[in-house]
Amino acid sequence: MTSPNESNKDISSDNTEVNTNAPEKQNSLLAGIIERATKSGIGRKKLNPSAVESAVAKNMADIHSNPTKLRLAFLGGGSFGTAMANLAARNGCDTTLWVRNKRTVKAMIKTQTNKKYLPGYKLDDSLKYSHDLAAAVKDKDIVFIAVPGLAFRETLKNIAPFISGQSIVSLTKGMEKDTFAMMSDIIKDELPEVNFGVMSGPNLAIEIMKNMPSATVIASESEPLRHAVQAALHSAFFRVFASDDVKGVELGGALKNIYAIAMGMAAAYDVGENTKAMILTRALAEMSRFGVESGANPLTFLGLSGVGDLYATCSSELSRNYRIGNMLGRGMSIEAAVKKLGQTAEGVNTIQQVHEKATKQGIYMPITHALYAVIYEDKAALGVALHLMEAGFRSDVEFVMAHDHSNAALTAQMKTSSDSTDDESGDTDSK
Ligand SMILES: NC(=O)C1=CN([C@@H]2O[C@H](COP(=O)(O)OP(=O)(O)OC[C@H]3O[C@@H](n4cnc5c(N)ncnc54)[C@H](OP(=O)(O)O)[C@@H]3O)[C@@H](O)[C@H]2O)C=CC1
Ligand SMILES: O=C(CO)COP(=O)(O)O
Repeated sequence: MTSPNESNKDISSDNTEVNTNAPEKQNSLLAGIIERATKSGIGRKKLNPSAVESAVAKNMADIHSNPTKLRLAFLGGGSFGTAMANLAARNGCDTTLWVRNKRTVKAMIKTQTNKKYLPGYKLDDSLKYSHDLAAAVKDKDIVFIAVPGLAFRETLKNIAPFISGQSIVSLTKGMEKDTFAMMSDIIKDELPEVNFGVMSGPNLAIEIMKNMPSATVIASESEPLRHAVQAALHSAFFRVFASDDVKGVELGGALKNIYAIAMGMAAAYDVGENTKAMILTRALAEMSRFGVESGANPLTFLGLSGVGDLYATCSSELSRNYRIGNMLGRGMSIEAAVKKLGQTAEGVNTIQQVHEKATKQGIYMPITHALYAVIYEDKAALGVALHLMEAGFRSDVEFVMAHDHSNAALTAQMKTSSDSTDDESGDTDSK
């Protein structure tokens, strides 16, 4: 029997990954799927759902019975990259997890755990580890990227010389600093020729490690890539749904982090269930409004990557963004909270990016602006919350009934009458 450590032979003594794939296997499974999809016509725009389903079922059956496995690399040795690589390895894919720190790689090979980010969870025997980026990425079908948003462009630049036919899938839920770029924008900038997708959904890494049933969304314009990702990661514990709204899916994952911080902060103030429901639903209104301005389909925000992830992150202490908000609500500074967390909380940067972009473009994002005022302008949380509650009349779902002039007129009328009531009562505080 192979011992756990013997199965990680891709790291030689000089820490170079050994490619165990025979040259005759270079004709990748993904290429096979693309060819089959093209031949059977499932790449056409108008799809026949049952034909697609049976083609996918055949692809999936082939993947499970065919010894030629999908060859995958996961870049980023944090909690999510590790959890996803583990799922793929467990599904029988030839999977390498790339981690930037050489000593961490050695420790992972030895212990088959990710001691820093997922302590106590044993990883699959077949999972390989590497800190050699070129070797990890070369000859793979799909390269999944799970580094923090602030390191995404640098990571793409580093792998660019080794990318030939591989597809790229972003697992990152961030936004680039100062450029407002999403990960798909960065992929298009840095690797304009590649086939790419983004994956996002309510996927708290620890719950996935515990085999708690979960689901996610792979969004790509490439149908074969969507199928390949579904086949690679799908299991009895993890369902992978598909979408072709790349912008909508990745915005769902990035924007919900803002509201997870708001909800963590609200929890510190012991708010009631009505209040939580109000924040969550108005957050969804902001997300879909911002999404539409960015070219996304608002209906995508009703899916797993929108309302699904918003719910999971806004209601769980497993969410790092929620925990940041909770620490802020208990009086800690943002710097101290980030330091104490010691892990990625994308929302901290996303609030600043979205606040700035929404201000520039005139997109109505009151919760985001309020949170920005509390965190970065040192405004008192209760005063800001009260101001939010007094913010005039709006329609509930603006894609059903537009927020039109009558709302604005009514708001102005109410403001005038409340100002005159204040005058009559001799209230001079505001003068
Ligand atoms: N955790 C979760 O439940 C989920 C996370 N995500 C998203 O996945 C992305 C990664 O998050 P997650 O895995 O949780 O993060 P973690 O904080 O758990 O880990 C971050 C990882 O990225 C590495 N890293 C940091 N900077 C660089 C860099 N410049 N180059 C290469 N590697 C780097 C860190 O290495 P080191 O330890 O050496 O610093 C560490 O391995 C985020 O965008 C997050 O929103 C998505 C779904 C769920
Ligand atoms: O995105 C996540 C779950 O879907 C993880 O959320 P945090 O980054 O807040 O931990």
